[in-house]
Amino acid sequence: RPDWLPSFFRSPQQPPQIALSLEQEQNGEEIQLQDLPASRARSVARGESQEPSATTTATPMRQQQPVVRTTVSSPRPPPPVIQEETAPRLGSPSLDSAWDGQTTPKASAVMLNDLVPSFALSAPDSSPSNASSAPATRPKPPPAPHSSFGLMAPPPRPVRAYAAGSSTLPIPNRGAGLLPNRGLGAGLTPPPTHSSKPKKPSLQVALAPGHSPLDWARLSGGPGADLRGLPRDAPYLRVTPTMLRYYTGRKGKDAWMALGGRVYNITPYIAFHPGGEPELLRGAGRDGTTLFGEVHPWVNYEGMLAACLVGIYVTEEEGAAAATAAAGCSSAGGNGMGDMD
Ligand code: HEM
Repeated sequence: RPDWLPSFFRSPQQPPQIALSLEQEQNGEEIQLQDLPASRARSVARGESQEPSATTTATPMRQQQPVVRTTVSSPRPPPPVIQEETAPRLGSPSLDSAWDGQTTPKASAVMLNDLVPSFALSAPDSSPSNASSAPATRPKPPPAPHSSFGLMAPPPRPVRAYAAGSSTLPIPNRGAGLLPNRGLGAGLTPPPTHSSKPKKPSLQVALAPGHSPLDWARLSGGPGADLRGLPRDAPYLRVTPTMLRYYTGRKGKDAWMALGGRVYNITPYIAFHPGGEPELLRGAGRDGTTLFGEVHPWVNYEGMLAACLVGIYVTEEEGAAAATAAAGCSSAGGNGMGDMD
């Protein structure tokens, strides 16, 4: 560059390290360029240094086979050492053949002292092999509180809003934050809309002690349980609507109910019915299939009332025909009650 060029066109960097390194190179050592950008180091090695001092002293090791080993030192410890090569390393057997035609510099990590290159917060080793690349006078920083390679400190524990076992729940937004206090449940719950169905109030009644659903299951679930209110050896009956109407559960009579074509004596179940006695007796003395399905179609009445099965629900005609047939057989032992053979 001519001298008449303004000074700001010149490179601001001064090359004391370069001069020193080039002297070493003249002594047969490889060029060590410290604390210089890699691009500048490359140009110096090619003999294109922009500094007069470097130009006069720089001598490439081999013609067209410059070897530049640039050691980049980080201002903060530890300095990861990056070796940038524009040619195969010294001593490589394929030095000449591998370099032919290659212009792209290759960068690779170099391990010093057989250490795995890593980024740690501890001071670098000041052994002689490291002295050229690591500043030995740099003060050792204090160890990290959770010093481990690559590990970060764990996040802080969440602050407990209320003590474990306490019966009082925290009230959100109380006295803090920009949002108004909307009370409990205001967090992530969506606001109530007009499209949501209002919940039906439960019509269940309080059952007397010893009359829970579990008690009923115990009472009626045994293998030989018989809650029909009929003689033990009585057969299943054909029950007509006229017969059924008699058993209303009132005035001391039993309560029978037709459900799904079968007739059950629901009298023992009255005290166990979660909906209460009056509700249950609405279906007594008649076919309660529709009513039952309107209130609780999910209830398994067949299983719950198996011990209460009286017989099948038949029409008047079927019942009359059965009664006639039974009367014809009465001399042969029939009881004339419309029982099933
Ligand atoms: C057909 C006449 C009946 C009527 C009108 C009736 C009515 C009711 C009502 C109003 C409830 C309360 C529902 C609620 O929690 O809001 C109820 C519950 C219940 N009923 Fe009935 N009931 C009848 C027959 C029966 C029968 C024959 C059985 C037994 C096989 C039975 C078993 C139950 C059970 C297990 C519950 C509790 C249901 C639940 O918690 O989900 N009901 N009943």
